[in-house]
Amino acid sequence: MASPRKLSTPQDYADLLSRYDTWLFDCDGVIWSGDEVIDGASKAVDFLRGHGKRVIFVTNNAARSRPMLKKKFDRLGIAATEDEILSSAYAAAVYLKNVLKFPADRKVFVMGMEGIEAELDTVGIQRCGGTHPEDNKFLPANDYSSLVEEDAIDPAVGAVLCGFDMHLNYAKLCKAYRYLTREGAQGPVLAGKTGGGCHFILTNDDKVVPAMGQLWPGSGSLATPLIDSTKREPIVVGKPHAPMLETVKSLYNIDESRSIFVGDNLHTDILFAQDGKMDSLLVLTGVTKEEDCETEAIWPSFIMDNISNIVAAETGPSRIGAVGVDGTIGIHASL
Ligand SMILES: O=C(O)[C@H](O)[C@H](O)COP(=O)(O)O
Ligand SMILES: [Mg+2]
Repeated sequence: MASPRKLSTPQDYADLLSRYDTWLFDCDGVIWSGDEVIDGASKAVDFLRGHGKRVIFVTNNAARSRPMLKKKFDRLGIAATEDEILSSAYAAAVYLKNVLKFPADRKVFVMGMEGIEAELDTVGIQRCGGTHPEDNKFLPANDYSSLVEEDAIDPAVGAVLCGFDMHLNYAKLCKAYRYLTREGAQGPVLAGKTGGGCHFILTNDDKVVPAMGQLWPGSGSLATPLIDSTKREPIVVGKPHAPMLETVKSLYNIDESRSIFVGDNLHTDILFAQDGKMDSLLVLTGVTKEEDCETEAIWPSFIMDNISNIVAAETGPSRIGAVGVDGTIGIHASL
């Protein structure tokens, strides 16, 4: 497998700039790390927009809804409109609504926070769990009694949706386990019925999440207790999986041959680009180190240290192709 081109000169950046019209950006590890903007990211986005490029943001992070993400972009000084932002929380809500045709009289039990709840509300899907105070209490040690009370389990639930959840607790896990393992749980989810089928969906399965310059357990790691205990394989929506790709393509109608995906994670962003038949640019400001490409045998099209390098395309010495005295085509530094 050809190793990816490490871009390092103004000409490299200029070539990249001229080659793609649509730039799709991952967020965590590319534009920001947790709540800290990555140096030069804002300038890079402005630079691309200034060159007439289309910019789209595609994040696996389900902690925030698109309106909440728009506020984060604004706060961090990154130019973005809400409809340029796609998160795994929104993609999961769209998937439930449009692909699974989730019945209006059924509910989703949320293992996550406000971002997922808000996006389910946006598409008109009923929900429970999540940040509901009743589901955010620690159980008394060795005491399951509250979990076997009449109203502990809602028979209208027809899906468990797991995402990034900083308020994960054993009670929520127990309820989700009940829904996913009840009789008929792997059967269809029907309107006008209760109990029976229950979808098992993850917004994304990232193992780690970058924040404050360090790595922390990500959504994929948080779902492991349910995957292991229920022995069920969830549908995963986020990058690199098909539901997120289908959502990107249906929402943004992109020309893959003129589009590039910029990400920091080989297993989500770069594989996502490959499955989407797009070129990819790995930046080294997030979870992946350059040597990981070799060990993981996942090869981006290009590698760059930081997305901010792209602005050098304009300001760096332009090189002039010239025919040398001996007739060879030479490259000469600008005069
Ligand atoms: O654990 C998570 O949710 C993810 O690691 C994280 O949020 C990834 O976000 P992205 O890099 O796709 O913007
Ligand atoms: Mg990332």
